[in-house]
Amino acid sequence: MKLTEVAAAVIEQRGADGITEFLLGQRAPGTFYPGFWEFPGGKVEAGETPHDALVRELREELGIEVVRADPWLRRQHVYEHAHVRLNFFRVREWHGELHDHVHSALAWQRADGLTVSPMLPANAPVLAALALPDFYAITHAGEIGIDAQLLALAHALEGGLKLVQLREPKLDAPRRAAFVHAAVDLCHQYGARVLVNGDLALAEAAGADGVHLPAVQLAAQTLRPDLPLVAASCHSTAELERAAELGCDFAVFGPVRATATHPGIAGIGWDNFAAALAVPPLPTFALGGLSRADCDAAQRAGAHGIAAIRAAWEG
Ligand SMILES: Nc1nc2c([nH]c(=O)n2[C@H]2C[C@H](O)[C@@H](COP(=O)(O)OP(=O)(O)OP(=O)(O)O)O2)c(=O)[nH]1
Repeated sequence: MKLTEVAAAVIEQRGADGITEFLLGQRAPGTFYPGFWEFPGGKVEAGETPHDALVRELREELGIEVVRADPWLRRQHVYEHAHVRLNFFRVREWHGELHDHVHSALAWQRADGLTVSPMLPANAPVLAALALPDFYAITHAGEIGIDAQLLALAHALEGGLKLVQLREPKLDAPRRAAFVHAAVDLCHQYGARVLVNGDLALAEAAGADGVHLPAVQLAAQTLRPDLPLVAASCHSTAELERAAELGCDFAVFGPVRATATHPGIAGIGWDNFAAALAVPPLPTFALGGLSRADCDAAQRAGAHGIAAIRAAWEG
């Protein structure tokens, strides 16, 4: 079956209470999957890039002008009638008034609770990706000490941290296990999700939400570990593809800048980062000498958000 390229838009606005909402449209009668909800967009025409198609479709379908559309996520799906590759963009800035020409209805929705259904079958993982926060904090108790790390973790959770990786190569096995159990409990008290680096058995024993695979483990893994969240560390386009094939929920990619974690390794910079990601095959956090202030640059380059060790525990 021929591969059909599609551009799809996560069009965003701030809700009254400051929470980001995105727009869904209901497919009209007479189209395929009528009544199902989708992200506005459509097929990429000959000679267009996915970004060109996105700008054109939103102008034609909704009467709005795209100001900023960041590449975010690429997914393939095989329907009865077509094999589609969906190129999702986050439309973070746009202007004009919505005048819908193609859908039966439009609805502003939130990632933490959809009020419309059903969604097009290809879109369930996309909604899960939208529910990921834009900051992924990574622990280093092996450097600062277990007590100091648990204190910093509690402080960050108090401040709203929602996604954490416990990465402790420098702790011996008993101390690592003790730290992981304590940190998982703490994260869960605050409703944050927590992944354990490299150790599926420990992740399961401690009741963590997932496992984070270092690149060597990603290469060796033949099946997706059976936990709600699986993430992977990637350093090349091939590794990102591998992570997507394995069914990982998200990846981290870097280092963007030189970092104390990997002395002597130069950062790749935002241009190379953007070129490697293009529209990435899974949500990807930029990593390597970054702080929250870099989130905007990362998202313009195709990242879902930022991952950080040191910057996560400052202040
Ligand atoms: N726009 C959009 N299409 C999606 C989503 N999810 C999903 O599987 N698709 C699929 C459905 C279709 O097979 C394809 C989009 O094709 P379409 O028929 O809506 O495209 P189009 O607006 O260019 O319409 P046309 O040329 O057929 O008139 O992508 C989504 O969230 N948004």
